[in-house]
Amino acid sequence: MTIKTSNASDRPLVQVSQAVKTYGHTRALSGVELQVNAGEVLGLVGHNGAGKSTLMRLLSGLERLDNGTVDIGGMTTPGAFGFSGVRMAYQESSLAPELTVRDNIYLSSARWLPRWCWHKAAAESVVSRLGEIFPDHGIGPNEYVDDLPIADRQRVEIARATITDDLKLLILDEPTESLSGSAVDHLYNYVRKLKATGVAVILVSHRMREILSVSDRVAVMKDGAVVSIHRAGEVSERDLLLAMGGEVLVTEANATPFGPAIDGGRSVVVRVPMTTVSGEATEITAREGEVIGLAGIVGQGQEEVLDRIWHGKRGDIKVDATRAYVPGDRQRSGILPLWNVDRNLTISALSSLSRHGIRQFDAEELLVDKWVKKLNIRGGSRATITGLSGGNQQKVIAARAFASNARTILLDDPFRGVDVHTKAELYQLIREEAAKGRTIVWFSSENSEMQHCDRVYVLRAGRVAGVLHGTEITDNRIITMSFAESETNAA
Ligand SMILES: Nc1ncnc2c1ncn2[C@@H]1O[C@H](COP(=O)(O)OP(=O)(O)OP(=O)(O)O)[C@@H](O)[C@H]1O
Repeated sequence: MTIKTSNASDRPLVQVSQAVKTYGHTRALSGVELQVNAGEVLGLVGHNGAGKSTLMRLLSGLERLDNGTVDIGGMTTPGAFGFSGVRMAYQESSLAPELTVRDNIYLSSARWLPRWCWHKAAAESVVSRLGEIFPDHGIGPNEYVDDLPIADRQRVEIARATITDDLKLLILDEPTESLSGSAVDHLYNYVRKLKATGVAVILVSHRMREILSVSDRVAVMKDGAVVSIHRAGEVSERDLLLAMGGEVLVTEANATPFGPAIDGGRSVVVRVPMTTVSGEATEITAREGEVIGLAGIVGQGQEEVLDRIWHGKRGDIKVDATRAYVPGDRQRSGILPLWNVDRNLTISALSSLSRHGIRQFDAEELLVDKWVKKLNIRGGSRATITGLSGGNQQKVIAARAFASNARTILLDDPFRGVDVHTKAELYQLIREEAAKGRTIVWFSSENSEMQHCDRVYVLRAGRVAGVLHGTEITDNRIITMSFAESETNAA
């Protein structure tokens, strides 16, 4: 380990110069220049595969540079535990699923916990830190990580990263992709608190509004390099999107409009019996060619509705036709890690592409090429799926469903970590597929996404709190219905 010390107080805490990193033929970083100051929040944005996570893994000492230099607080080579004072909450949770929350904390933060009575110390530290960041968390230290919903795993991942005695730089890689409303606010309040104590924070996110609300400066990455740096107060979301590059510019004003009013004569292909919040019987229905949203705070029964539809004609549920499912939790139920992109993408379409039971390799290749191009999957069809960036993996999972011949597509918060430009293309794709007669049932934790639906059911405690149509579908209306105890506007 090489350690350089410096007394210069005006030196940046982090200085990255000419950083280059390649994986096989992929040049993930091609000469990155970046500085981060103590007590600063730096936002980092860029399209999927731009190199953000790779750069962050370098700063946390997980990866070594091929070329260039990194200097963090005078340290130029990471030691056995990475760079001193640098902690990272990872995009793909780093927690061991078979262990409890407490044991995970001990594994990660043992150096700062006593050796005796470590069970108690680890449990106390995580309960206290979770309480400090997310006051309403409700997570017990003895719960197994595998039993936690994705949002709670993310909370523990963030708390884990902050349990240390010498925090100088906290890296948050897409921390809010699975968190909802109040948890996001709580996290950013905590970030501001850290900043006030002189800790530097790097926040990687595709959510421009959040980035601008909490950062001092924003760095934009493109094709493995930092292409521009902006003062957060001097740029708009639009400026950042333009700096990231890409043809599609998305703002609320030009978001894809909801579809035309659906012909009541079209057949109902999904019918799920439900109860309203006031206890009356109701239904969630979807007709052929409709895009139906399931909204509300995360964990209010939206995934259970998707699960009931997925499992088909159980009890009194009606579901016509074939179905495909796009999970948002790609680590648990999305990617097939041993396979390349092409096999991950075609697996659901194989039988429809086969002729008399014989696989048609040409047709499979054409299908893969079409989707890799359409969704700009960086890495290409022959890459191993685990070698893709998180957002690109998520695109493959979405493409798998749309490439199948399923008539009903179930989306379970499917665009976590997908960049803004690709998201806009996916929204458009959803409308196009609906126009061809496919039915889409879509749960999203991002209320703004629900504006692309024809009709939205807002769920609370497993019940229908209200239904919104067309122009009624707004962030505010969804939030109001999610919380209002007396809302009776149910179907
Ligand atoms: N372990 C790896 N093996 C092979 N290629 C990799 C590996 N990790 C990253 N890459 C490649 O390096 C490039 C940059 O990936 P990286 O994960 O840094 O992007 P990102 O900007 O974080 O993207 P996202 O927004 O999707 O998370 C991508 O083309 C990716 O496929």
